[in-house]
This record gives sequence, C-alpha cells and structure tokens, in this order.
Amino acid sequence: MFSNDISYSNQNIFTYFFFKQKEDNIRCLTMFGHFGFECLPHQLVNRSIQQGFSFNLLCVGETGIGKSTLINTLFNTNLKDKKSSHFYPNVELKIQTYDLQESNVQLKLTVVKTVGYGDQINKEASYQPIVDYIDAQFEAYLQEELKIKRSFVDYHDSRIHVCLYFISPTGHSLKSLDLSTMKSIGSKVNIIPLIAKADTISKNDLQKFKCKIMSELVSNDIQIYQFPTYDETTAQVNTSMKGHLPFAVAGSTDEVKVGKRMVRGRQYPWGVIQVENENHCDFVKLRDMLLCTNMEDLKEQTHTLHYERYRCCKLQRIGFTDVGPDNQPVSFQEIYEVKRQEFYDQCQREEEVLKQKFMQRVKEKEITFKETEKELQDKFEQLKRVQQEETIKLEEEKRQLEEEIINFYKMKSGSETFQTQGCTSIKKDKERKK
Ligand SMILES: Nc1nc2c(ncn2[C@@H]2O[C@H](COP(=O)(O)OP(=O)(O)OP(=O)(O)O)[C@@H](O)[C@H]2O)c(=O)[nH]1
Repeated sequence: MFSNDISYSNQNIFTYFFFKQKEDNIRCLTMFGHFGFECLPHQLVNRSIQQGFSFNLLCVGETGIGKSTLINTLFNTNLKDKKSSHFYPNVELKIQTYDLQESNVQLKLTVVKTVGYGDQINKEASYQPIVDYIDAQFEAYLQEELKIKRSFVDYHDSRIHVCLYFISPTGHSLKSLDLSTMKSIGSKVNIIPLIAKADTISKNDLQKFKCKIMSELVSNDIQIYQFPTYDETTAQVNTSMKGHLPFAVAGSTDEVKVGKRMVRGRQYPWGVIQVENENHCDFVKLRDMLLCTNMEDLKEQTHTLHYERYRCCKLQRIGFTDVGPDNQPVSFQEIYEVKRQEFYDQCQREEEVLKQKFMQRVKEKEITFKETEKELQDKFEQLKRVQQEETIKLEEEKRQLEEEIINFYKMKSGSETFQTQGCTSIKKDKERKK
C-alpha cells in the first residue's frame, strides 16, 4: 500500500517509472492525491455531490408570525409565496419544493407551512392535519419499502426532517395550542422551538421567556430535538447550543447599511436589528445548527428514530411480530401463513353470518308474503260474497221488474178491451137514439 509521505529521492524513482509506464502505454498512478481505502470518504463526497441533497422542513406557527421570511433568510433566497388569510375554517398545509444551489451543491428543499394555524375559535384539533401529514409521508415510504420492485433511486422521500415551531413573542408563556401541537408531534418529528420576531421583545424579558418555555416543555413531557453529542467534532458546539434553546430569531432579507457595510437586518427608527449578529438574535446559531452541523443527523434521526417507531407500530398493528408467544423467533413465512389462515377463517365466519342473515330475511319475507297472500285471499272471498249477494239482489229485482212488466201489459190489454167495449156500447146507444 502506498503512503502519502514519500521522501524526495523516492519521488525521483516514481517519476522515472511514471514516464517509463507512459512510454509503454500502461495506466499510471499520479503522485498527487490519495491511494487505497483512504479514498473512501472522497467517493462518498463525490457521489453525494452528484446526487444532490434533499431536505424537508416543516414550519408550524400562527399566520404572519414570520415563517416565510425566516426560510428566505436561512436559505438566502426569495422563495415566492403569497401571504395567507386569517379566515381559513381549518388548519391546512402548503407544500412547496424548490431546487437550490450553493457553489456546486444542489439541494432539493421542501417547505411545508401551516396555513390558518391559530385562527380558529376552536383550536382543539388544530394539530390533527399536521400529524396526519407527517404520518402520511411515513406511510408512503413504508409502502415503497414493502414493494417487491423498489425504486429508491428516483423516489422522492418526503418524510419531514425537522419542524421549526414558531412561538409567539408574548414574553409570557406557551399557549395551550403550542403545548397540544408539540405534544402530538414530538414523537414523530425533530422539533426545534423558535421564538419568532425576537426583535419585538426586550433582552431581559427574552431570557426569562426562554427559561419559562423550557420549563414548560419539560413539565409537559414534550420531546424536542436533542443536538447530538456522540460525535466529538460537534459535541462541544452542540452542548453549548442546548443552553440557547429556544432560539430567538429575527428574519429579514432586506439589506441595511450599518457603518460602511451592508447587512441583512430590520431598520427601526432607533437603529438596526442585524439578523446575522449574534448579539442581536440567535439566527446564526439556528442556521449553524440546522444547516452546517446537524442536517445529516436530523435526517438520520428521522429515519432511525421517528420512522422506525411508525414502522414498528404499524407492522405490530397489522399483526407482525419478531417473536412468538414462546419468545422464539417467528419467520415471515409463518406469520404470513397464520395471517392467511386467520383471514380465511374470518372470511368463513363472515360468510356464515351473511348466510344466516340472508336466510333470516328470506324467512321474514316469506312470512310477510304469506300474510299478504292471506289478506288478499280474504279480501277476494269477501268481494266474491258481496258480488254474489249483489247478483242475487239484482236477480230478485229483475224478477220483480219482469213481474211488474207482465202485470203492466196485462193491465194495459185489460184497459184496451174495456175501452173497446165502452166505445161499442156508446155507438150502439147513439144508433138506438137515432
Ligand atoms: N418584527 C419582525 N417582523 C417580522 C419578522 N419576520 C417577518 N416579519 C414581518 O411579519 C410579516 C409576516 O411575515 P411572513 O414571513 O410573511 O409571515 P408568515 O408566517 O410566513 O405568514 P403567512 O404565510 O401568511 O402565515 C411581514 O410583514 C414580515 O416583514 C421578524 O423577525 N421581526
């Protein structure tokens, strides 16, 4: 194996072989750079730069609290975004993905922002859309993992790597909405709490407010992101940063003149708040922690801690387990067979229940039909009786009418005979008188 510490005389020998190999058209090693497996980190760096990076950021905070301004300040850009209204009936999420580039590093940044957060009268379920969104991204990743043909190369992993939680600079305490939301999402995402618009609160009040927030987080058992201390290169800075939480940030993309320099800041009648001045706010601390020091850890924690928890719960809920009741390992095949049998049994049971229900309904219908049939039959019989009675009555009336007609004709012929006899006698009387 070659070493980089090569003495000058050795170098001459190598230079000779270098030109000799070139003459013989043999591939030759250069004297500069690295040899052997010490090159591994460079391979990783090169590959990462080629592939680019992705980072998914969730901003939770009230409308107009400064979410977009802070993101623009963090990434030194102007991500176009419309202002939200205060009249949304429910909390919603706005998702936007941007392709950013800094020197030769490409970053696919996804920003998920709450819309209408804190604007409703009833804020009880305000956290639910946020929880649902985080879970949906875990579920999408799990589904991709469970596929037979997985394509993680072009899969856009949308799991949230960090949640910047914007606390209103009230100087008082956390609101119940802050507590309920952070409690619900603390076990699903890396939360970094921020005091927004920190330029609107005095230095003394800010310090007291920070202490109050931290004690409230602890007493309410709320998990926030712990800066890692296992890596000795970052342990010291991460440990010292813990003491500054929650970061009090101010955002601005405006350039303001301070002395002879142009700085990013907010101009007030009494002076300038310099966003990147550590004496003015914690913006630089946040940027260092988020982008320079812990971005990879945030992604790792998302995968190994939060996603793993989701995956574990989900698979257990479906019925998968690593060990059986006897504490012996169970194979995937066994679980599958058991589940298949359970499913088959359940189908049989449900089929049986359905059959019973069907039979019951058929019986009920039969009874109803029979009852209806009997009712119809009775009705028919009754109508038949009525009709017979009517017929008899009509027959009787007909008979009576015929009798009356006969009598009438009899009477008519009698009266005609009488009339003829009367006329004859009158004629005879007249003739006799003559
Ligand atoms: N004083 C002060 N004002 C700020 C700060 N950051 C943003 N603002 C102002 O607050 C207003 C709202 O800022 P945005 O960044 O649009 O807030 P947002 O939370 O993204 O707003 P929506 O997306 O509409 O919910 C703007 O007028 C900003 O100039 C800050 O750090 N300090």
